[in-house]
Amino acid sequence: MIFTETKLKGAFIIDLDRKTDERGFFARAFCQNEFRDHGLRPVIAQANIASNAKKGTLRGMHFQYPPAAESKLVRCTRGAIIDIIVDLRPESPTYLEHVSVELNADNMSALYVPERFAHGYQVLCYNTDTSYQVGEFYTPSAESGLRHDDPRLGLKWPLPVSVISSKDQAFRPLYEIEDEVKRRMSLAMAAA
Ligand SMILES: Cc1cn([C@H]2C[C@H](O)[C@@H](COP(=O)(O)OP(=O)(O)O[C@H]3O[C@@H](C)C(=O)[C@@H](O)[C@H]3O)O2)c(=O)[nH]c1=O
Repeated sequence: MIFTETKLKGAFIIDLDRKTDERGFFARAFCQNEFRDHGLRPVIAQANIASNAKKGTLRGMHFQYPPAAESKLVRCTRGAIIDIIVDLRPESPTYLEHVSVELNADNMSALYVPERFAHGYQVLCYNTDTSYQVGEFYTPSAESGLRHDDPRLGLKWPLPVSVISSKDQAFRPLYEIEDEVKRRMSLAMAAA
């Protein structure tokens, strides 16, 4: 696996190290040892699949608060997405900065999202599937989100939004929830 750290410390693009032969290729998609070697938590509590029928569909920007904060290893297995992550670690020099990456079924790249990040994506083609492993169990009481169109975040989505859930549309702007985000995402809360 080929690990490339993004400008957000601990967030990595992970590419396949393809061993090709006349049949095609073989590549590791996850390895506990390689994750540990790069300082990543090699824990998988859930493996999830999401299927999206329409181009322009947007899911995000989601996170769970500690102690249920999740790491995510996100891949696009059919079609293509723009995947965006936002650093919500209050002590981080890149707090509220984001990274945007195209993941598609041809590049088979994955994005490793550390804990205490918000995550979302927009679908670039019809019939696009994502597959992602999560380091913590789904905990509805700990889940929250940021608005995909929050002016404070300045996220650039490539397409008009065609489909978005009512839950995602109802997220409040950061200026209303930032005190809570900073308190509940603090290192002290993450370590507790
Ligand atoms: C995330 C999740 C949802 N669900 C249920 C709740 C609901 O009935 C249905 C759909 O849930 P959602 O609308 O939250 O699904 P979705 O909007 O696809 O949520 C996902 O979005 C991306 C961007 C992420 O980062 C993921 O971690 C996850 O939050 O599935 C589970 O049972 N387990 C899970 O782990």
